[in-house]
Amino acid sequence: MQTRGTVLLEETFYIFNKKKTVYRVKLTEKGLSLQKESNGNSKSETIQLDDIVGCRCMRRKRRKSESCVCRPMTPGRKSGLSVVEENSTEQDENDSSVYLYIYSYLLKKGRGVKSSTLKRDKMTITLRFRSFDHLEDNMREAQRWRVAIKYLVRNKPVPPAVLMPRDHLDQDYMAEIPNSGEDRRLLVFVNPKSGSGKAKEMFERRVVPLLIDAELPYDLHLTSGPNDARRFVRQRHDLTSTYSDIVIVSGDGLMFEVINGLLERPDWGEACQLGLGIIPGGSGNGLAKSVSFAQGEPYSQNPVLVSALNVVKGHKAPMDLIRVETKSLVPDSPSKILYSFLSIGWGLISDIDIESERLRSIGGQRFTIWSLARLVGLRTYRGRLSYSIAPGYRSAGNGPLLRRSTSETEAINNLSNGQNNGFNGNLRSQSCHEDLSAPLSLPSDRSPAPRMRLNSTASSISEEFSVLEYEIDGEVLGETAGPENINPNGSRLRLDSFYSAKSRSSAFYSVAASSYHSLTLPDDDQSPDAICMYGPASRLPALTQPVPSSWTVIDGDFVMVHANYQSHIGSDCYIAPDARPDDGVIWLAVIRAGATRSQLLQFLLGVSSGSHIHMPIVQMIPVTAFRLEPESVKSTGHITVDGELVDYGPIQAEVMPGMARVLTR
Ligand SMILES: Nc1ncnc2c1ncn2[C@@H]1O[C@H](COP(=O)(O)OP(=O)(O)OP(=O)(O)O)[C@@H](O)[C@H]1O
Repeated sequence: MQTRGTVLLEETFYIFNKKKTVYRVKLTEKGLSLQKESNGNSKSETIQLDDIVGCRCMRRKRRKSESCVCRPMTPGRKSGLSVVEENSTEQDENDSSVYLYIYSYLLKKGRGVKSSTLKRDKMTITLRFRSFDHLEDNMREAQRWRVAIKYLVRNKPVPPAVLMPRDHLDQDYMAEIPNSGEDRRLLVFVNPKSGSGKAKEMFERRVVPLLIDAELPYDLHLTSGPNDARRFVRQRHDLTSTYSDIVIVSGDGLMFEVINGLLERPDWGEACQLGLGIIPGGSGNGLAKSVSFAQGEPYSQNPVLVSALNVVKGHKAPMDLIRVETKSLVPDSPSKILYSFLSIGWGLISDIDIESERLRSIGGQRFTIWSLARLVGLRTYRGRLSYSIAPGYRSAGNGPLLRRSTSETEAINNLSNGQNNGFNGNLRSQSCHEDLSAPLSLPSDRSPAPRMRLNSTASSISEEFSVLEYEIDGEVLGETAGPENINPNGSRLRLDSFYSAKSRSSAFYSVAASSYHSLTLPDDDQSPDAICMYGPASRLPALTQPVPSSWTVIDGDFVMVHANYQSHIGSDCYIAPDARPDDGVIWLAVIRAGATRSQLLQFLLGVSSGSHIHMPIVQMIPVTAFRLEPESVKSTGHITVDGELVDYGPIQAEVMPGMARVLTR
């Protein structure tokens, strides 16, 4: 059995013009260990498997006839290595080397004034296999590493045949290497109209190269209009057999469509096992931010890259869905069922969201302008809020201030760290020890600590590697192996090269078996009436029935009730700091009538940092189910589910813990 840290493959590499420097490269179940030994000094770093997205075997590209192979390097010229895929017709037949490109994204500190910020940077490690005279032998060695890395990256044990010592291999070795088991295929929805309308270009330029590095096949569907994606996932019969994951390149609105489309399938249970990936392309990107935030990933530095890495790494983490029942205030209207992953709003925030639509053309500033407008014309709404407090929380008597007992705290800790731990447990466990009857306090740094190891050593070594990148080119152009590299029997000693290439040198290749066009579906043969919402049975009484007697009921006037199950409802709207995607809790943010305009302005300003939860006017109530019953049918207010407008009327919701799967690192 392979234990963690066991060395699976090991090679020694040299840099041609640094004869006293030796690079020992080991592949272990932790990652790629790089050790540099020079003049008795040794320096090492490990590229974690978590940070590796894929690897490919490449050949040197044939040079154009006019280029002189002996030309000296121009000082300062960054002449990168030109490589092509192993089966390309453009490969240089005179070079029997095989280049193994290992693509990783390392967490690094920024430089200068940005030294306190973390970001992910691409690093390509290149191992050049050229010990043997014959291409086939070099290819075999490089493939052995490639296959082993691909198994490890997918968290699968490396088959023993791949690790057999070279001497024990026969000619059929290559045939014995099994496929690295790429069992994923993505269905990608791109909304060309979302956000600023650049989602398609963004996908092509910034996401496709990552899918190529990871050799992840995908089918792309450009949405043609509202409900196109919803219809697609509802109707496509082979959805679950064809695809492992669905990726949304848009805002939260398209994710809402896809989730509800999945729940409109008779095989909804299976469909909910598909991984859901989100790459922020819209104006509301609450889920993308929340997922990365829950893992401590540096989202703000590069939202698209961090989110695309979640898709590529493809860990399916449980995510709560909320079953929502709505009913119009029009007498005898039927109730509707829908599923929500982000929030339900009544009052201030929903009004700003919906009414500012008319200012969409001015971008994100529409929210600021409409916030001011809504404060000037402040509205309150009369109605009833009823809720069932989440296990581990209880009422402290007067009003909805809550305090946990020790045993309840333990129960919540178990929930956070035990069965429901798709996300990093360090994020919220501290909140379980808070006394909610006291003013809620934010820790000094609310951001969760990064789970990943910082590659501080890597930054210094990588500087050196990027220099070597150029020297290697000079070496290959002008030199053959020197006398010290020839065995007495005439064959070449192992003389492989090892360097780092920066992201700019990566080429754009297509992923085999991907399709890049809008997929077609037969015409919609279902009338709206025939569409049925499936999903788990509700545990709540019908909306027309009274709530259970154990629930807390508040009658009164409200500025807003906003129910949140993700930490963020927009990338800069940190509304529920204690929420995690899979904690089984709905956080009600409640503001009662009586709050002044100045307090509400403070609230709106504080939401971006999460400091609003300190304010006495704001109550944060953890529940598993709730019901809202607005009093007046003639209201000017709005009720939204995941930012989408729904009928103004009674609405109730209950959490379905871990019902969906969201893609994370
Ligand atoms: N091709 C299209 N043209 C117009 N609308 C579309 C198209 N494809 C999808 N939509 C609709 O656009 C809506 C908004 O998309 P989404 O929320 O993903 O992006 P957004 O820019 O963040 O929008 P919002 O500001 O509403 O959050 C979706 O609900 C979907 O129904």
